[in-house]
Amino acid sequence: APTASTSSAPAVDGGTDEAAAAAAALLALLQRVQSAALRALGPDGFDPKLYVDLPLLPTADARAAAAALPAAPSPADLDAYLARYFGAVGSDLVPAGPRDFRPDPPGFLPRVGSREARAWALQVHALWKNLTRRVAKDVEERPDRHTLLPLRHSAVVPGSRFREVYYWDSYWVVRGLLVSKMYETAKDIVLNLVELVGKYGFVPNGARSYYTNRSQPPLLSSMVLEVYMATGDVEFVRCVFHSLLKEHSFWMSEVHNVVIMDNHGQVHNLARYQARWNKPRPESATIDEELASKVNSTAAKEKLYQEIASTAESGWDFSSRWMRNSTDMTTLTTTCILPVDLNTFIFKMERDIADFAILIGDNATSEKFLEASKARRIAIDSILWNSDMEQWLDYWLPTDRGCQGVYQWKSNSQNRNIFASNFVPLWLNAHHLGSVQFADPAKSERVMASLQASGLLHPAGIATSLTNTSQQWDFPNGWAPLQHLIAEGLLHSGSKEAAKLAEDIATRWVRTNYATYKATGTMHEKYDVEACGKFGGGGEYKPQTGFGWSNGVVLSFLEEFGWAEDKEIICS
Ligand SMILES: OC[C@H]1O[C@H](O[C@H]2O[C@H](CO)[C@@H](O)[C@H](O)[C@H]2O)[C@H](O)[C@@H](O)[C@@H]1O
Repeated sequence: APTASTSSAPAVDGGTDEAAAAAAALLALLQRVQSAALRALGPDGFDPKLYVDLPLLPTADARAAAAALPAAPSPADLDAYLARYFGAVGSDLVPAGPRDFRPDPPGFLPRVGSREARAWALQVHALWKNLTRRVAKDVEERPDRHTLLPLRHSAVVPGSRFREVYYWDSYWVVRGLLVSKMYETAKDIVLNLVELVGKYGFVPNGARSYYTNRSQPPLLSSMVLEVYMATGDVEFVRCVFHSLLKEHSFWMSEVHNVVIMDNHGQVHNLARYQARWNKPRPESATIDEELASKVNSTAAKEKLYQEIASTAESGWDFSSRWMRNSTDMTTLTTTCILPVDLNTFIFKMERDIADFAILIGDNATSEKFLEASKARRIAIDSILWNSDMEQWLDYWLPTDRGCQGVYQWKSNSQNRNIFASNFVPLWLNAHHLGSVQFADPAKSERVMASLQASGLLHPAGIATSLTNTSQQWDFPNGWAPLQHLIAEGLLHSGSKEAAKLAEDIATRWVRTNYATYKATGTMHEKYDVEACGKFGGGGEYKPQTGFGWSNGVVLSFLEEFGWAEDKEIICS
């Protein structure tokens, strides 16, 4: 079975051994600082991530900093210690006005007639200036001083505590940038991720050394496709193509691939999330250690740590979706779940690669990936589709054999709980260069009816689940990416009724983003879908603002659906 890393170094082969050892030494020091800070400041409002993001000052020496760390500092001691050895958090990712930003770009949102909607859209568009960064030179020159990973191109960060690039967030950032006509910045984002694939063999969760033990929902090929569709730049596709193949191999490796036989004896391959890590997440180590204190043996702790990191790989950290008991985080079982959305994204990757291969004249590769996508489509239909519920359901593998060998499909192993992810395959109806539709209009309408009856639709958008666990990827939170994936799927299903529902979802989402923006002056990471104008909560950190993917989805919705002159944008 694939084993999780037991060393304290990032669990990957990026860079030299020396660089990896230096990164690990810095991380070990920063985690000690994090624990000392918790002792000094107490748990109220404490954000452990801040301490692992601190850059070591050019004048400071890591060994001296380690030796000088007080065991039980007062808040004032802590401040003095940090000022002596560390730079300001975020100072190694320098704000850098994007070179292709225009305050009111020609051709911006031609279908938005409402003056109020347009004025706000221009403000959201202007937020790219706040979120665009350049990685400081010192990060490349002295990786022993930074947990930040070097990136050569412009970067767009989500915002607030998320002061580095994130993998799946970048897809919606790219979508927004393309609406903003910022094609060069959109390409830069993709090129950064492609370079990370070159270095690590996959796109890490985020561009920090402590995120290199796992990936995130794989949407790189989708970003490439969007950039290609907006620019027609075949050279760009040619230049990144090899990285897409490399990323595909990562998701097909034994770490992620699971073999399962259906009731007709047909064998399928589907993917799961699994991080190569069995220790606390450095960015949340104090939280993970506290949770793990509830389990006894070292082996049980290591298993729990791996499940936590694997859940972070899913992007849905955390949610009842991954727990055997929705009130107990120690029951996370992510590595033994075949998720609907992950397999949707890999199917999409396979289709995209097949289409790109044709574009660059590599017919053999195209054929191979077309076959792979056909096989995954059959697997999704055989293992994940539930015709009684008219939804795709996550499949839970038995947990007693380390997810090895060939599994036998059982109908009661599909998770019948309702999650927004159960509807994500609809998204496959949209955005192919080729013409194949994933669900025909009749099936899309049945799935739509199932969505309407699911209890997920609320005044301010689609809820993540039906269960309020106080985890952030559960009720009553709604997340921009989920609204977008489902609305786009409905819009492109070939059914007029589904397209109407898509517009309705987009309208609710735009209105709640607008009302909350008016009330707070900022865009939020997540929203509470129970009422228009409320931002979301729950989870292990304070609600964040900025915010990359929310901005991208609002701009994308306004482009796709327009906003008529007389359409009210204030919540009714
Ligand atoms: O610090 C805790 C966790 O934070 C991240 O997850 C959340 O924010 C990301 C950035 O917007 C987003 O991609 C993810 O879906 C959110 O749940 C981070 O990705 C986690 O790895 C990290 O442990």
